[in-house]
Amino acid sequence: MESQDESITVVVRCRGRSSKEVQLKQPIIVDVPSEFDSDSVTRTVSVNTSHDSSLSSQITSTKSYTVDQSFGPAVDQEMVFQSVAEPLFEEFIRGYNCTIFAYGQTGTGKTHTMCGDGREIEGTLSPDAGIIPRLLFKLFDALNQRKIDFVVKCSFVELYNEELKDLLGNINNSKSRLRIYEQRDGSKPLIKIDGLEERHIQDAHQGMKLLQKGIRQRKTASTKLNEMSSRSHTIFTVTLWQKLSNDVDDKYSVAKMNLVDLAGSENIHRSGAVNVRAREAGVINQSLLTLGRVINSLVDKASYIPYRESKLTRLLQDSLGGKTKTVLIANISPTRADHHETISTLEYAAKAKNICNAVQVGGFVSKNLLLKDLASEITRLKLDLIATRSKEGVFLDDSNYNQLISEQENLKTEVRELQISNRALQLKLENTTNTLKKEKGYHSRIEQELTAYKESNITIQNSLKERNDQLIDISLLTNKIAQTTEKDFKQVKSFRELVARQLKHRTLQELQASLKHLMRKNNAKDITIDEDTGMLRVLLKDFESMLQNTLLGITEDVIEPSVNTKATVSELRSHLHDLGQLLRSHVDDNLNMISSLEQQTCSISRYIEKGMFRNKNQIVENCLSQLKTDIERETLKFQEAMFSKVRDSVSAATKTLATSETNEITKIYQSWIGSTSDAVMNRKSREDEFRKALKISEATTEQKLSRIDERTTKGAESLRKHQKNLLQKSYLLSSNGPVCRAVDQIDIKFNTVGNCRTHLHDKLHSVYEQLSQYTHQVNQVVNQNLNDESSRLEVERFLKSFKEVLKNSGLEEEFKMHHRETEASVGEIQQLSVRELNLDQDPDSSGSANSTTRVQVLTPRKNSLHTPGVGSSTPHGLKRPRSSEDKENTLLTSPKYPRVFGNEASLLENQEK
Ligand SMILES: Nc1ncnc2c1ncn2[C@@H]1O[C@H](COP(=O)(O)OP(=O)(O)OP(=O)(O)O)[C@@H](O)[C@H]1O
Repeated sequence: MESQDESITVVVRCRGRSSKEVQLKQPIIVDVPSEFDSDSVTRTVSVNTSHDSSLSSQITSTKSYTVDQSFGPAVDQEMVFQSVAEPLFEEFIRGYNCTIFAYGQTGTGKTHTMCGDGREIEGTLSPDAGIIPRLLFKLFDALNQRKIDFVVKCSFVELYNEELKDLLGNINNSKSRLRIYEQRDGSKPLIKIDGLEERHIQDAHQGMKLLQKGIRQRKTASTKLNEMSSRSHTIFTVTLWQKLSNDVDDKYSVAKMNLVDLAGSENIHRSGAVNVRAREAGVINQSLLTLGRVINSLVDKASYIPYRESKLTRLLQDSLGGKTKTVLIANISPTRADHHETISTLEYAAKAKNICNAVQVGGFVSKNLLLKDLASEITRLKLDLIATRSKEGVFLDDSNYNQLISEQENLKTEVRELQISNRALQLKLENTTNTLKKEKGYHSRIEQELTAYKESNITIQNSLKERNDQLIDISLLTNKIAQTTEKDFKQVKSFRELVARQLKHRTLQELQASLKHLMRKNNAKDITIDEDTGMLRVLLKDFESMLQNTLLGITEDVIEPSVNTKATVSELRSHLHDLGQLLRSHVDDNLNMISSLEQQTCSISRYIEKGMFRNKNQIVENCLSQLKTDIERETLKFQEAMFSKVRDSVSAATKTLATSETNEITKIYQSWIGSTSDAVMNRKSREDEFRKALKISEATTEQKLSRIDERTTKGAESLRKHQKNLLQKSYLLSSNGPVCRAVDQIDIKFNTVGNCRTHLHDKLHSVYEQLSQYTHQVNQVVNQNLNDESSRLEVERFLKSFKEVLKNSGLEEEFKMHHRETEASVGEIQQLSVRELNLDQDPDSSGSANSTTRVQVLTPRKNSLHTPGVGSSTPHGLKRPRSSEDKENTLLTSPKYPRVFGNEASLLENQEK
């Protein structure tokens, strides 16, 4: 078979910015001329890596790559298919082995380009369908048109973590492990996969089903760079057997179309891959590196091409540097964030363009061989049938059963997922209902607020109307005042004229009188008329000027206030006019606001009715707040205007008041100054008085002081006298003094009195003894003859005789005499003490009593002189004899006892009292 060298076709497809990239405002740095933009054969894709916008740096930092075809974001799936796949498809139909493989960074659109949307919409392709679905449809269309015998088979293999898996077989079946082997076909080996199931399809729909099945079983995962990132390389192969036309031997050409979707090269850090994903990414990157090396070796035409270093390169061996017609689609991202990966992809693509394949048509098989192949498939299917029949109730072979089970599992998972999402939706619904309820409440509150606002607006309107009416009243009143003032003015004018007329009249009268007077004078004094006329003129002039002055004064007095009143009235009018306008505009504004409020309320109600209130709350709030601020602002304006008016009038009034007040204050101040000067004068006179009083008091104090001095000297003298007296008394009291001698004499007298008393006592004792004898005798007699009259008489007789005895004894006289003696001696003692001690004659009776020491000699007490028989009596009225105790008492009170001085003496005196 003839072969021809043919370079790999390199196509660049640049996707548009993803929504995430748009959100992040990632700048576009790739410039891709689209296939449909110009007619040039080759395309130059340029990447600008500069951050600088200057022209020089733009030029230096721009990298350009030449490729065969390029497609920008605007190019859709169909265009890509038409430009890239259709030409190759033609070759495929012609019997060439073909390969289309998508290469590039993760998330750049490889799967989108190769598979796209693999679903059928009512038996037709989706607009987003990629190359594989479109090719399936195209193939059957073409084959059906050509009306030749053909057989189409499909296989779908996955290379995941360097493991091959049949995506159309039972993926869980470990027996169905695939193995790569080489089939020698001439010089170049043919790479085959042992165990890979090829499914016979009769139309595109069957092919689509197989594709969908394979996609479902493919390993995908979500990464930071792609929501559904393919974690494996896949090869969807369509094998076409066609009966060669005009061939008598019933030969069939065999061609393969390999549609390769490579896993994306990935920056693990950026894709956020960890654990399993990171391992996957590692293996992916490894196989892609090997692919790069194979490309490099092929470009460099190296003797050794490292196909065997990875399963990917082994599988693509025939496509890269083999007999296959190959198209490489390099998918790139347009943004700056991916510029490293983009450049790397473009560099590989540019290199791959230099790879040259020795393309040649695929092999041929005889009809028999094909029949054999088909027969073996039929046998397999029959076996399935037999297996199905041999098992009760199961009508499927293992793989179909497993497929069903896995589908069922899938469905179960989907059901579970749907249940979860249903639950989430229910929760959302609940939340939404709650929010709706809240919003309803909020809405009713807002409605209430609105009605409140309406009401307040009505009140404001009413008050404004009231004020307007008041203002109208005021303006009417002002007009009236003005009219009255004008009337007054007219009256004043007429009065002035009247006065003027009267004055003229009076002047004429006076003139006539003066003329008469002058005539009389003239007659009398013979004065010339001319002179008189001149005098008269002068007089007249004087009078006229006087009259004018008076009139002027009157007019000024009358006109000035009326002019002022007029001015005030006109000012008041203009004020009122302004106020009226202000009020009117305020009322208009308020009316406008109210109408807008009503409109807004209507629109809010409409929103609520439509159930669109949900997102309008904010608007309503804003409207309300706007309204609030409007009303507040207008009210403020109005208030300010009113305030300024009031302030002006108040300031004017204040000015007048201030002048009058200032005058009053000045008067008060002057009167105050007068009163203050009076007060000052008063104070001075008071000060003088005070000074006088002070002088007087000083004089009195001096007098008092001199008197005190006098008294002090006098006191000192009396003290000296008293001292002298005391000295004298101490002399008297001393052992050699007269007092002591007197005391000795008194002592002697006391002794005499004592002796008398002892004598008397003895006598009394003897009498008492005699009496007791008698008494004893009488008692005896009484006891013996108690009832005897004679005894009683005898007792009486005894008593009589005893009385006589007593009388005869002279005891009574003796006692009396003795008493007199005692009395006399006491008197003597007293006299002696008075005479000798001068007790009652104080030398300085005017002196202080405290300063005089009273000296007193203890006088014997009359009662303390115990007379025997006087202090006590016997039960029968008889005197008892003196006891030893009485004797002691007598001794105690005897004058022998010490002389007592000073305070002690006065103490004793007090006791005596
Ligand atoms: N040209 C394009 N037009 C519209 N959408 C696109 C295009 N290219 C890619 N996309 C979208 O970008 C996302 C990623 O694309 P895709 O999965 O095909 O990338 P990938 O290169 O296969 O990534 P990975 O290597 O991770 O599998 C998808 O949602 C896809 O629909």
